[in-house]
Amino acid sequence: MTDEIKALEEEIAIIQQTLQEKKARLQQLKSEAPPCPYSDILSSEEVVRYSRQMLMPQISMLGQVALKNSQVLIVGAGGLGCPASLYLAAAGVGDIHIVDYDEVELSNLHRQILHHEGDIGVLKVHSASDKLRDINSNINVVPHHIHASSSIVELITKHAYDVVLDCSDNAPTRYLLNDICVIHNIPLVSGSALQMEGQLTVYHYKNGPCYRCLFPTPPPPHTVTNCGDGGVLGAVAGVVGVLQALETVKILTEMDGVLSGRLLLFDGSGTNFRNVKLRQRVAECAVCGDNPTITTPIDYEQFCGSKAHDKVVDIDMLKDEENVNVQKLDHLLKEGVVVDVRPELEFAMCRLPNTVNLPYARIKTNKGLRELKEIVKSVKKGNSDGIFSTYLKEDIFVTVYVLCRRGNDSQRSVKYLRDNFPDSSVKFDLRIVTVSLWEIIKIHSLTFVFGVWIMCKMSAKWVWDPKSFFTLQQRDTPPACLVDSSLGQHKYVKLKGVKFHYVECGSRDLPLVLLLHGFPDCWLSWRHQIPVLSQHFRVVALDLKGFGDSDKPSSRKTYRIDMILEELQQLIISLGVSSCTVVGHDIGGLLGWCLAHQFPELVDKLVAVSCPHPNVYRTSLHTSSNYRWLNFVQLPYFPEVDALREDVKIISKYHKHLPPHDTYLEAYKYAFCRKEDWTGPLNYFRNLLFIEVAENSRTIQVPVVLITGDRDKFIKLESIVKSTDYCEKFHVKIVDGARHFPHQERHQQFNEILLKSLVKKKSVEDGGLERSASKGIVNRMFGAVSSTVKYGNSVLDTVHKKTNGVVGKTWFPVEAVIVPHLRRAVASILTSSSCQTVFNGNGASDESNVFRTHLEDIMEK
Ligand SMILES: Nc1ncnc2c1ncn2[C@@H]1O[C@H](COP(=O)(O)OP(=O)(O)OP(=O)(O)O)[C@@H](O)[C@H]1O
Ligand SMILES: [Zn+2]
Repeated sequence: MTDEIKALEEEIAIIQQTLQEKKARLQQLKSEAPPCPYSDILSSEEVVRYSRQMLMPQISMLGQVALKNSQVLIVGAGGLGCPASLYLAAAGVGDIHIVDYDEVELSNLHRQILHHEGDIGVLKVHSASDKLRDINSNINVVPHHIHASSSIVELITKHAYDVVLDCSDNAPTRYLLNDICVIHNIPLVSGSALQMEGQLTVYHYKNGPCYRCLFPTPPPPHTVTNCGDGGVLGAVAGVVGVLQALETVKILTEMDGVLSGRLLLFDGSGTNFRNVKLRQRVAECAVCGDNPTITTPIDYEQFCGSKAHDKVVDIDMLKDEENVNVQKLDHLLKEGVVVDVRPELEFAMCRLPNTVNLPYARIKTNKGLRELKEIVKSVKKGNSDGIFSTYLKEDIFVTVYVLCRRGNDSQRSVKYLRDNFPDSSVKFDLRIVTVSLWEIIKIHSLTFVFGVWIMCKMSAKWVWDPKSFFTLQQRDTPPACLVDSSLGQHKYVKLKGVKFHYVECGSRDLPLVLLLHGFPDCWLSWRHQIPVLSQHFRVVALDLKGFGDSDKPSSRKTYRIDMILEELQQLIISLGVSSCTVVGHDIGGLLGWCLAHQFPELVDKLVAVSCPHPNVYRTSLHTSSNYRWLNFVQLPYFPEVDALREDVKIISKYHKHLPPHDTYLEAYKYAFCRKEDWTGPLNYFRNLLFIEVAENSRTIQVPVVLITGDRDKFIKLESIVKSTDYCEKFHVKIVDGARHFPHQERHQQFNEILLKSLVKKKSVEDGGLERSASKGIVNRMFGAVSSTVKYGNSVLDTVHKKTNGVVGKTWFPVEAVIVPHLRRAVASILTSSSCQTVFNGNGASDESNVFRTHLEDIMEK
């Protein structure tokens, strides 16, 4: 059977060869024939053939003659070039030249409709020309098997092309065609298609902009996705190619309405067509400007930093010896952990046995490392006889091998993991690190100085006024508000031997909001929020370990951040959910930040109240009004005693917003009336000072809302703004007239902000941009500033400039800061809805933010 197949294939190849030769001869004879003196007049066969389009007043006899006398150049006989040339040939464009360097492959056939099964391996230009001639033998089709580089100049100089169609798929070719067309004054019809989307425009037509007017610099090469990687639906490329033919016919017949100075965006998933107005020709443009600097073609591959084809270039990031050979792979597939980093779709198409899929794109997210860890765990669990089976028990590193289609993404994955998690070879969870020994020494030496000083003050008071010093009222029964069920059900849960107390309210079917109080406080901190939040959420207000009715171990070690975070993780899981919104005040906020870094999959959204990011908190400590006290509490025993003096005066000091004999003040005093009530809370300060989030840890991807009072003397606004460096999406909200407890002091205003952030999802999840509430944005301090870290920094810079660096000490006019950003924000909403890719090539759409931002700029305001 195989012999017969082989024989038939050979026979067909010979026949095809003969056919090619005969066709070429025919073409040669035709082209050598003296030109018809009536070439601008149509034969009667042509009149019948084109009658249906000639009946249109826009075409008529004149238009058809114009088409017949036209010469067009189509660069690329692929997904766009095929449909475009097909319609141009059928419409009777007299001279069609096709340029392509490539051969037909099986994976081209679903969209490159001029190439058939028998054409595999044949040059695309020949396959396409043959079909075009079959469709219309009246026209002249000329194949050019060349790679369009600077050599194409010769072609363009030799022929008088009326229009050039850019049906290529890479940036260097786009710039090349643009420059040549401008230099030779030819309109350029440019299209692109990727996945379900397409784009189209006409450059350099009747004083319209050229490609360089819009994109003076090329996109970073790594941001360009091509069809070979991203995929494309044949019909989508077809839509764009056919539209390219339409624009060409319009130009050739001098119709109105040519798509110049406009960009057509086609979204196949919703079948939407949108036109975006582009900016006009730029007088400073390097090629079409008033004083052009580019007058002959340049080296476009060098200019773009990429090749003028979309064939995948093998990258070489790792050493050869780091590659695994087939024998080793065979062994690994039986014994090791082999992760396939190709996209899920490719993995579904075919895979090796015993491999697990974790796409490179996911490895790069902040959940990547965690997912990898899970994979390692699950693989090892199911492989208990394997040589690695004991590793996990001892928590030792397991070697993970990665593989992909071409060896590029696997190298990138390895490099990414090594660069971003240099210590992951030892342990996976290294996001939260402790600070250096020097820091510890520094804090402890200051502890000694401040400790002695405050103890002197204490003893002086004790000596002079022993009575007031030791007054501590007897508090035997807890105030009702602390124990009754008016705010919710009191519940207990025991995790890893520690009992936690919490108050729960709201339906269990609703999404969970976990409330973490600050210092010195307890679950009651959220008394004004629980009733409001529980209408929309299941609310759990926790007593942190060491506080209120939760267990109060005395050892400082039990308050280590990793332990606390793990307990919080357990708590969330024990509540029967996989993730929740975390709202944290003060130290509760610090825990919330750490939780979002350490267990990002657990946190849907973080609201940090009166609490900067832990790293900012640490660096701003020395300017904090609490600095001495923070040092003092590093001492053992004395801070606990000090806290009790003058009938727990410290409570009134912190809760200044409560009147002297307020029930809640009494409740707090009850909760903190024994020495052991202070050990736990103070231990947080004994440990939290020494934690820092590793700088190589990724920014927080979940939306973060930062709420702060404008009169908070512990937290400066500057710290809050700096904290935004650690978030991808954030929202900063200021509560007017509030100090350190905005949720209690101005609870109505606070609740409004909180509900708006949590219930009206749009506002934060869209990147912190409120579409309609522009008045609110402008009038509020930083409301809805930005969605990106870069943005946040630029806001800070602007703020610094506008206020001469006095942020945090005084207020400043906000409108000036917000308005320019707002315009860009609106533009980004506009572009993100249907223009996710930016015009850059057939299958070479660029998804980088740089370009997207650029698109905002080029759109006419
Ligand atoms: N500088 C150039 N000179 C000549 N032909 C080019 C040039 N740049 C691109 N092309 C051609 O343009 C066509 C673009 O086609 P398309 O993007 O549909 O896919 P492809 O490259 O054929 O296939 P795939 O991306 O699936 O491998 C290709 O046939 C390619 O050979
Ligand atoms: Zn230009």
